[in-house]
Amino acid sequence: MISIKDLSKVFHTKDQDVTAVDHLDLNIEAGEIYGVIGYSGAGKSTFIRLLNRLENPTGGSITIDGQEITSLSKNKLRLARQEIGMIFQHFNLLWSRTVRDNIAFPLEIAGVPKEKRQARVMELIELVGLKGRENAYPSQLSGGQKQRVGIARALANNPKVLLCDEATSALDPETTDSILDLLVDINEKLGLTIIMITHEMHVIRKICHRVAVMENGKVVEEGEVLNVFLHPEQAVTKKFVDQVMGDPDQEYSLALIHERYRSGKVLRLHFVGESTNQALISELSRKFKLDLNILHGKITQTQKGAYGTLFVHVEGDHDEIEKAKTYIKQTSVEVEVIPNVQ
Ligand SMILES: Nc1ncnc2c1ncn2[C@@H]1O[C@H](COP(=O)(O)OP(=O)(O)OP(=O)(O)O)[C@@H](O)[C@H]1O
Repeated sequence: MISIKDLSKVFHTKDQDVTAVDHLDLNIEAGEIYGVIGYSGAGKSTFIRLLNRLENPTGGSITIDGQEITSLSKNKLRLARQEIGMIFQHFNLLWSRTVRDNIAFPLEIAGVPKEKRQARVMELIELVGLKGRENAYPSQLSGGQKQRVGIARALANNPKVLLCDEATSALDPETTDSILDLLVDINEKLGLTIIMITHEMHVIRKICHRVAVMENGKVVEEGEVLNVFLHPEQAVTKKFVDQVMGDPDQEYSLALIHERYRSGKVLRLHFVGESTNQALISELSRKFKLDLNILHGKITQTQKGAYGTLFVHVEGDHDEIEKAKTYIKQTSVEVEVIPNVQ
């Protein structure tokens, strides 16, 4: 659906050249919600603005749905942009226009006749849950409602792709979740491809199927969200995962575990995907002569299933513990014995 090859953007400023996007390659499938995460200055905003050519690249190519965006003339670009909706952190609404007229704006520009326009606007208002607020002005709306207007406006011309630039960063956590739910709903209903730029791992965890981690203009890590959560490779990715999960080793210090549990063993169980729903702990205590005690843990939900870590203290015969470990290894749960506990 979207193919990005060797994409670069260098800004020439008075003092220096800044490489905001550095030889970036990426492929995004039709219908997926693709997240791009990175700290401030990583190049995310520049990257997303290159996708609809709000910025022109210094090098490389972008192909969206078979059309090479990077080589389009101005006129053709205007048409191509109707296929690429965009929403912004600060909504970018027209303050002197009502909700209805904000949403109608891109339809006016596209030359859609008045009657068709009105019908389409009502459809969109229904879709984003703003029925009854058609005549309100942006200043009369909450942040979440403003973003709903932004989403409706971005969808007006039936785009194939929706670009979201920090779309929930100005919202409180509850409103963030309701907007993310709306985006998932739209993705499923319309089969829309969504690209999310964010610095919040919560956003990635909650709605994205795949994620790319950006640092210094480059993609340093990429993959399915669940896999990236489970096996983060780069230091920057680990930091983002800790944003959501905390670092279990740090939160429940291993030294403390060693001090408290001088007998038995402490197991660290990694749950991935479906297995998290199995009642593994109660199964273990039923099947083996063991006393099990959950010490600490955190399980979180991603679009492709749950994932998390549990620390469990196990008291019992050496052989029974070994049998239990073998049993766990036959499931999709990964097990590890915390060293130095006698
Ligand atoms: N118009 C510009 N002129 C010069 N430098 C720019 C311009 N736009 C961005 N940059 C520089 O490019 C780099 C990447 O910026 P960009 O805004 O894309 O990063 P970001 O990851 O989106 O961060 P933020 O979330 O803070 O916007 C930064 O060093 C920034 O200063």
